[in-house]
Amino acid sequence: MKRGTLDMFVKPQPKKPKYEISREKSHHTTYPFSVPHLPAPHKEQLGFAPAAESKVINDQRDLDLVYYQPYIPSTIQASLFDFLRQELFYYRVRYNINRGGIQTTVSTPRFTTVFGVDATSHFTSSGSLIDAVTSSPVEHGRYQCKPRPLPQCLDELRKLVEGTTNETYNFCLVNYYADGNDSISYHSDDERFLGPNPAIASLSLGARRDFLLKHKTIAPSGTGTVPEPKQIKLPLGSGDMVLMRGTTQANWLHSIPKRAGDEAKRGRINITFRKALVKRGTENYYQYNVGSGTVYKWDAGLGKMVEWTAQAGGRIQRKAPKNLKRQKTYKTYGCLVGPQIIEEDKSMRHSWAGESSRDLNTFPL
Ligand SMILES: O=C(O)CCC(=O)C(=O)O
Ligand SMILES: [Fe+2]
Repeated sequence: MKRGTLDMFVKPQPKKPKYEISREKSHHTTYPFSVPHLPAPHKEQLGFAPAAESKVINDQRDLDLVYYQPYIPSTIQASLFDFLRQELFYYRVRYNINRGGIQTTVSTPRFTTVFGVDATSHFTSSGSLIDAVTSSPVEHGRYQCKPRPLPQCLDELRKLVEGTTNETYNFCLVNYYADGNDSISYHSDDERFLGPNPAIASLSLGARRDFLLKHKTIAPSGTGTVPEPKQIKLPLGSGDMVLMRGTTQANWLHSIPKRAGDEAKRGRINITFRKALVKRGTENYYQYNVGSGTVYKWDAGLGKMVEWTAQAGGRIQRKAPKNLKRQKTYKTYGCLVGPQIIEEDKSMRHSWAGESSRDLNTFPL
């Protein structure tokens, strides 16, 4: 038996990607590595989107959803998921807040990445930023963060979704939920930098996960005619798209709760397209979806996200995910305080950024 053949039984073999990698790539100075263009069959099959007729869900107070089940054709759902998980760079953002006088590290319970810039600026085709009004180069210091243009693969999806929804978008946020322990808690995307009644298009790929919606304020009962808004559960499957529009963000909260079981272990990608009007939106999105942290890339052989560094030309790997050591709890004013590493509740971002004053709902790790 040849040596190579024996190795095949001993070493874990990287799974062959279910797509042809394009030789053309999107490059930008802000990208840790370049991103291949959408494989030709994906581009061709996207021509058949939406793959199903949409259903409007507006039978409850202030709610206006358009649900495509699915939007992405079934022929490419799995390989588009594989492609985006494999070829994009992701982050596991942690940030510090002062919570009741205590410095607290907040940990985002999912992988994230973001591309785009608010409506005051544009990217040229060569990737430089110009002012949206004057077309002159954006002045040094307009942004603290480094905005990144959408790579071609996400820009193709943006154009497609714009055509379907009759809206325009300048941001693409990507979430990767590695397993059922990854989640996003109840929040609404109602930041002022999105303007009133923002339209947000949300695509799902990979594992089926429940998308829950509940009204922000429950109307006083016993008033008679108007029925109480009920909680909604959409079991989002691979390829589905939900457009949230109108007064939805102003009045409803949404979440992807944690889940037990094997389905969630397959991993899920969520892509949202939004339009930020002012530079505050750009700062906010990069702060919370890229941060200053480590780059992660999918390792097909290991079947998980691993830390990535340029020096290694690929990956470095740690024995276990870098868990911040939980700081010791201690006593202040005679009572026990802590732990001081908490899992993110998205409403924290708003209150910290001065965008909203909704209550915090935190989950100790
Ligand atoms: O993963 C999802 O379906 C929802 C993501 C979301 O609500 C967000 O990124 O604001
Ligand atoms: Fe959201």
